[in-house]
Amino acid sequence: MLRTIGLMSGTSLDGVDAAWVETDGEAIGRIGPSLTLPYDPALRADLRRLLDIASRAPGQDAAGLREDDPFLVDCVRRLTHRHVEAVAALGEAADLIGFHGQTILHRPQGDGRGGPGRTWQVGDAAWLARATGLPVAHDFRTADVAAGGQGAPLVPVVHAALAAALPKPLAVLNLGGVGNVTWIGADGALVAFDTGPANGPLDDWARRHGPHGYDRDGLLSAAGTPDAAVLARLLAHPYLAAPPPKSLDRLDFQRALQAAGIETLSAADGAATLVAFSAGCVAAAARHLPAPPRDWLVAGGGRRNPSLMRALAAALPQPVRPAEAVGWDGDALEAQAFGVLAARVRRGLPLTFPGTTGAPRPLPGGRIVGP
Ligand SMILES: Nc1ncnc2c1ncn2[C@@H]1O[C@H](COP(=O)(O)OP(=O)(O)OP(=O)(O)O)[C@@H](O)[C@H]1O
Ligand SMILES: CC(=O)N[C@H]1[C@@H]2OC[C@@H](O2)[C@@H](O)[C@@H]1O[C@H](C)C(=O)O
Repeated sequence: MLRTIGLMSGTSLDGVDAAWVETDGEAIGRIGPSLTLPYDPALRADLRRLLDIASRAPGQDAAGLREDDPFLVDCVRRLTHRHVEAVAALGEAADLIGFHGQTILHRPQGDGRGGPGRTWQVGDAAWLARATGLPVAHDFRTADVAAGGQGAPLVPVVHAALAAALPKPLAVLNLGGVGNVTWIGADGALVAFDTGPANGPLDDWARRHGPHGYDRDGLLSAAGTPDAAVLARLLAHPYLAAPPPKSLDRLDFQRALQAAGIETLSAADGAATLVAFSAGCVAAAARHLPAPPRDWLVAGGGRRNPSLMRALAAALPQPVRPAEAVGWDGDALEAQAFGVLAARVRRGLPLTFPGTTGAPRPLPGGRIVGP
């Protein structure tokens, strides 16, 4: 087994999650410590701006944002530095790092005008390798998109490994900026895709309407009532009815939210509507699963939002429980997964599958850069 450190900086732009895991890429051995190093507010704001710039570029692809753009280069430097700090703060000996990087654009199907698909994670893997003295696995999504896959989600194969002894069928739900579900059948079959927005639009809303950058403990949303008309328009979005495979960019629903009239609502009603929408996306996702799961296990920051957990429990007929109910760490799960995926890269094992990203066949991916 390898001693790995997984590093994930998700679509919520809240910081770097780091986790230590012993694994051969298939089995998971000892699970070590984990931590989150938050981004400082300036870096968070600049990364958010980078997302906007990348998605506003001409032709709706990233052609307008060059790799050597000084603003991008500066963000990458600060982002990578934070990852170096996260590895140092963890303070654990390791053999290999799995470095996801920050997604600034995700358009696996291209720009809709015949341009190539692209998924873009930024971060300087070579610098991270030099600074830590460890080999770094990175660029986990490109090979899948090049082969016609969605490039996301990647974590399902790790969910399946962790859930080996749990009753099936099982659904694992990650509620980050974007939501994603992994369905694991009794025979090990995997179906996984992005459900829709989870906390992303709610964070943006809370940042503009309250003192915190998120709907802390669900208090803002709990003070409001979902607006039935806005909610109905949002739930009619074609993404929800589309069959998997499918995946999302963090900003994919921005225009739909405007068009549905979210801006006409009060702070509390808008937050309540966004919570109801995120839960409604999961209920819509459930209709695409091959069979009803026995259980929903919820990981990611959204499980800390009581309004969202209540809305999910109301929207789904099966029990909805935080990942901790089966002994997992719902905050560290994605970072742990990138340690396991790094070991899979090292061994040339597939990362993506027809049932997860729509890859044409089980597909290896990722690259390793030495120190
Ligand atoms: N106490 C809380 N109350 C309400 N919401 C919370 C709380 N704690 C965390 N969150 C939500 O969880 C989000 C962070 O979730 P997480 O760290 O899982 O996202 P991520 O890993 O960045 O995203 P992704 O999985 O999409 O890549 C925050 O932005 C916030 O919306
Ligand atoms: C392109 C990208 O970064 N996608 C993320 C995002 O955040 C949640 C969801 O959308 C998921 O598809 C994916 O992350 C997890 C780690 C995954 O690939 O499994």
